[in-house]
Amino acid sequence: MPTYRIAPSILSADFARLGEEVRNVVAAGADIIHFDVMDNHYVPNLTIGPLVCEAIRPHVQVPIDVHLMVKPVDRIIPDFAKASANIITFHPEASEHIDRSLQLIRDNGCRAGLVFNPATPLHYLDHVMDKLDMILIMSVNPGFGGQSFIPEALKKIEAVRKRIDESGRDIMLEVDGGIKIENIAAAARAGADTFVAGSAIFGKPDYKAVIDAMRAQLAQV
Ligand SMILES: O=C(CO)[C@@H](O)[C@H](O)COP(=O)(O)O
Repeated sequence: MPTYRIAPSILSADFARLGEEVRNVVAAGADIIHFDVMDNHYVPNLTIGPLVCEAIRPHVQVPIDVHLMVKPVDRIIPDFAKASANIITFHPEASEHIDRSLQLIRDNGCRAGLVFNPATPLHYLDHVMDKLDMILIMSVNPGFGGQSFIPEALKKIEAVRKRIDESGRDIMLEVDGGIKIENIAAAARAGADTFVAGSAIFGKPDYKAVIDAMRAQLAQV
């Protein structure tokens, strides 16, 4: 069985109690904290920045996975690295120089990844596989939590899984958007190994019950 990771998106957490929320979700079994950064420019929403990343760091030991929905990307990368991010991903169409942005993330001591919106073609992977530690497939259009999973994303996950296997590299394949207990196994069967879930976890009173139910689904894949 592949190593499966559950990455709750704090976009759906109670921001007024964020430290407690991240502690609780890690205690409930989260492997990664997914941290959504939106700039009201690349996406029509505005969320949180490096200061909040730094503030939650003392509360959790697990990796913090920063998903940059910002344009441009480069000038904020060192700030998130200093704020103790472990993984930083960005959208290829938001960077002028994709190879340079990936290298900048690694030079700042973080693992690097690219994010693909539902309509973003995979050709952006062509010349940078050796610089990737994560590929994130969006199964909703970015900007908001609580949207419905777009089934077409499964084909894209399959195509990326093939590319990763052919590359022989150890690259995490993450899926994000509308992931629930009911569809997590389908995403895993398509080839995903890391699952972002916001409203499915933070929208319920018992985080452990949801994460356990997701793991039970994954155990049957
Ligand atoms: O990046 C995003 C949205 O842009 C996601 O991380 C969402 O926050 C996931 O939320 P759910 O779809 O799981 O509620």
